[in-house]
Amino acid sequence: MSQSAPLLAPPSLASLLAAGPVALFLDFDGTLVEIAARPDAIAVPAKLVSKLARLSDRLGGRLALVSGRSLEDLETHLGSLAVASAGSHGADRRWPDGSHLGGAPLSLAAETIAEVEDYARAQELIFETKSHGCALHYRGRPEAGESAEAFMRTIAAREGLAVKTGKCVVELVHEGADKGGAVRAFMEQPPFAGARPVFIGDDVTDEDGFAGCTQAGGFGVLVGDERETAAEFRLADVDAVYDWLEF
Ligand SMILES: O=P(O)(O)OC[C@H]1O[C@H](O[C@H]2O[C@H](CO)[C@@H](O)[C@H](O)[C@H]2O)[C@H](O)[C@@H](O)[C@@H]1O
Repeated sequence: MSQSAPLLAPPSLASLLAAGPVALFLDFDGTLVEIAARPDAIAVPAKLVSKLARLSDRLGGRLALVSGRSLEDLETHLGSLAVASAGSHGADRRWPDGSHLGGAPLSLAAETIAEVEDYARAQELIFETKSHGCALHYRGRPEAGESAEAFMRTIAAREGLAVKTGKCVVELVHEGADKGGAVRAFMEQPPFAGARPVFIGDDVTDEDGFAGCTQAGGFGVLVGDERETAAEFRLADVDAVYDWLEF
């Protein structure tokens, strides 16, 4: 069996910028902040917000945060940061001034949300709502992950929804939203259009972002351990991401 070569660190940001404009797409959890026991327990490093704002200026506004969290949730951690961003796995896209790129995401039916919330309560899982879906977190009860995923898949099949999985999380979402879609949407518009896109992320849902950047002439950067990936490069952890970003 052939073994693929280990992924190397990406060329430095300075060298990429010397070759032409770069559009940078950054995942949030596991990339800009360390994974924590609960979604609301993350520690946002001091000065992250001002560093992101400066990075956006350095890139001529070609910086977008692309998160599985809702934009409202991101704002509780970052404040009203004036950079482009996409929440709910790319379904909710906004420009730095808060204006929408594309339509507002469609939320799930109230009955569906209530059904998942009841399940979370009964199974002692953490429930999270998003503008275009809802999630069950089982980091505190890993043994409940398999049945939680089966529960969500049953609802998805019945309601014509999709399931996304991630690090100790399973989510119900409308079909069609992924981080690759967010990359494509921003890359069609100035100031992103014509730049070389780079996506940095750690989770399975970031694979769509990696593929979107590769298709548009750029590349993905996997954060964390080696795995099967569409990324061309790798950085070991959040600290390595900060070093690469020159934070
Ligand atoms: O796309 P991202 O910005 O990386 O968001 C992915 C999910 O991140 C959050 O959950 C994850 O991080 C939590 C805090 O570290 C952790 O407790 C949880 O186990 C992880 O799955 C967020 O809560 C989700 O909505 C995002 O989809």
